[in-house]
Amino acid sequence: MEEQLSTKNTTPPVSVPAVPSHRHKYEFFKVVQGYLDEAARLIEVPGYITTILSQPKNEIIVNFPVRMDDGSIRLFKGYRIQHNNLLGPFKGGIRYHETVSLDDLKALAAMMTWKCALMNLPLGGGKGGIKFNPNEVSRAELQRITRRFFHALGGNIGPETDIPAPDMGTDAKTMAWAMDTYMNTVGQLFKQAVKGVVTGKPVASGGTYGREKATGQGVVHCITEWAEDNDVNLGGATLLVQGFGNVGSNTAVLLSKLGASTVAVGDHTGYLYNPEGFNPHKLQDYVKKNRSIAGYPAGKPISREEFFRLKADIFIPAALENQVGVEEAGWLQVRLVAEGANGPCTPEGEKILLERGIHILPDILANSGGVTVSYYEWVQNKRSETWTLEEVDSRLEKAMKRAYREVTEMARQKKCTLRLAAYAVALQRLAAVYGEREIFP
Ligand SMILES: NC(=O)C1=CN([C@@H]2O[C@H](COP(=O)(O)OP(=O)(O)OC[C@H]3O[C@@H](n4cnc5c(N)ncnc54)[C@H](O)[C@@H]3O)[C@@H](O)[C@H]2O)C=CC1
Ligand SMILES: O=C(O)CCC(=O)C(=O)O
Repeated sequence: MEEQLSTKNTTPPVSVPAVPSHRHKYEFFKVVQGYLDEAARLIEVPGYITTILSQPKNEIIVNFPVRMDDGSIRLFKGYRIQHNNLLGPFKGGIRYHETVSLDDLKALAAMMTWKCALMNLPLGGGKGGIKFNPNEVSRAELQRITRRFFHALGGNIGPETDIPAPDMGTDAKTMAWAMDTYMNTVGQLFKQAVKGVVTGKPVASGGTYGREKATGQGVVHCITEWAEDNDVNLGGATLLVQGFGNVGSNTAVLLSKLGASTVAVGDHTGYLYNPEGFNPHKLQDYVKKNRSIAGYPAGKPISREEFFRLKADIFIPAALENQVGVEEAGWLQVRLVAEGANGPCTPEGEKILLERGIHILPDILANSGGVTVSYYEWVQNKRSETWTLEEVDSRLEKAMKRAYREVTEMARQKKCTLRLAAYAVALQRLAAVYGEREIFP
């Protein structure tokens, strides 16, 4: 196993570019809207619905000052995009990353609207974030940035208004600081303890069992269903995992329990290969301690291109959007791309993958386990209940399998890709509600 590998990893702990430098600027929001328009044509929804959904309801931008450890004051720009709340309060994660932009967050917020509708949750879509590199600040600075951000957002969020959660660069601890800040500002005005203002909290602070692994668990349920449909045995299957944070590491750990083996991993510091298979538990612990895979001894450093060219059964993108363009789609030698990340395949990349017979489990289906368990957390907070891990797991499994079946059935009926089918199922739900409300009689 991996311990026998003696290759010393010499990857320096510096950031690698998210995509090759020759790649054109990626207009993520346009791409996501393109999928919606195609799905709307497929199921023939009235034009006013796509008009409403073509822009977010609210785009909140806050600039806020934070004192850094060296005494200087740095100004940060934070966003909260509230895309749609037809089905319920805006819902979606908070991203801390140096690439955060208004356009990307609009795309990610819209995707939350489709994701919640697809999963039949009484929630809408939102997303927020701050453009900075969380790996370059101290823990104390991270806490001050988070508290200042949530103070600035003030009453724009709330348990019945807009409910943030973790996304890239944020975690349960971030949500504990966010909840505490909200309780001591807005909550204080109403004398209310408002745990449900955020989800993905630590369990002791009102979080739910099962949220931390929920997104990975949902990815695994989808892969299991796909494997059954396609006569693939996951025992002995090989995996490439890009991004070894919450989603990537939990997916790898859970798939290892089914006998699958992670042979290559990558993150913002570089890529590692181990033909014998990594021990995903050990690598997960290492990343939690060291904030990256850099320096992990049981793997050979390889380039980004070498990573994408490796032969394996399943590729799990679990980092950023725009990772599988035309080039990477030509390089990949896998049977399945299971999108743990939001938007990892470009439309051009997707076309090539499908032409080459590579299947894709689309993001709004594959990674919807996270928001689904966030919904369970919110319900528990509302009812002052604590569900067992078994109860959360069993509800999630049923929800993921139902969604997978609905999407594959729609794809069969409409003879379309799974991505368009997922958008179509979501849009059908939203269109039904707009129709019932007769807002434009
Ligand atoms: N956390 C959640 O519950 C959910 C997350 N997602 C999506 O999954 C993806 C990953 O999110 P998390 O695991 O939560 O984030 P995370 O912050 O826990 O991990 C992110 C991983 O991506 C890597 N990464 C960052 N920049 C990179 C680059 N340039 N090249 C290669 N790797 C890079 C990081 O090093 C890290 O390993 C994001 O697209 C997020 O929107 C989707 C649904 C829910
Ligand atoms: O759990 C949530 O509310 C948000 C998860 C999220 O940001 C996502 O699905 O992309």
